[in-house]
Amino acid sequence: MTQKELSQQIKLKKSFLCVGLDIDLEKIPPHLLQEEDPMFAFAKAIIDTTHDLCVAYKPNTAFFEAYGVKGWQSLEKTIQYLNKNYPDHFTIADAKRGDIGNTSTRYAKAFFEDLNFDSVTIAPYMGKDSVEPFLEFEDKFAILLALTSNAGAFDFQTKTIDRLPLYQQVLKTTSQYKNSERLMYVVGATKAEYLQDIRKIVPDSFLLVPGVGAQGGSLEEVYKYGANDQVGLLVNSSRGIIYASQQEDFAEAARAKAMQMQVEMATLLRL
Ligand SMILES: O=C(O)c1cc(=O)[nH]c(=O)n1[C@@H]1O[C@H](COP(=O)(O)O)[C@@H](O)[C@H]1O
Repeated sequence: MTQKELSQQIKLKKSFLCVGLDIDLEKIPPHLLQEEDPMFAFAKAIIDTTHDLCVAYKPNTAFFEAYGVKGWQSLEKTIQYLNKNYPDHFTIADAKRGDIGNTSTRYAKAFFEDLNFDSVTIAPYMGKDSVEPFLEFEDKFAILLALTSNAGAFDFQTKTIDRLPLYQQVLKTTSQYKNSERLMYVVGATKAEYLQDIRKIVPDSFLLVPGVGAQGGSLEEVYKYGANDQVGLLVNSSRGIIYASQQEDFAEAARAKAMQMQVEMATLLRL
């Protein structure tokens, strides 16, 4: 998928919502545990009831990897289901990878070629040769952690280096990488006030913004400080949507939560 196609979907659906698939077997409705593949059954039900309200899905691979081969198979079934039935949705493998060059190439192949995700989240800590292998794939994107939503973000990311906070150095330096037009950035919704400065450095890049819902970030503030003229935002909510109910009505309850966010987004997009 291209960035232009993603922007078109945002305009068409009046939504920049990304539904996070952080599927915890201890939180899904108990009746699904009798299914042959409970994780996939849950993912499928959530996808089928929310697809018209969102433009992206973000399976967090940790929740699948925790179950070994079986979990990886559930992840594979989920991405295959999305690519077959909802090819206009942008897919994000939230795997937070990044390593020396030849290893990064293998990670990129795993997510872009084998699983056929549109994008993968990566950490910038190991620098240029760990990031650039992800940028060699046409119409695929690496989503780089810039300023994360968690409290630990203040340990390193906001510390000043060469007169700039580290997260700003990350944005500036990585924008010079080869094929940097295939980079997007993660900025936590809990740090919306930083978005103004971030937009000065990366005015055109898509930003993946997790942290609304369960982590308490404000959608309105994210839009106010983070939107560009193409919107340029994907706002993720995982637990706030997918665990709206743990009863048999879980999929309808997730739809209601997703719709609440989509309606708020449509209002913001009209301003
Ligand atoms: O890369 C991410 O997606 C991410 C970055 C970040 O700074 N904060 C953050 O919460 N995330 C992910 O976004 C999701 C947030 O989930 P909820 O808090 O349940 O909406 C989880 O999958 C996190 O791993």
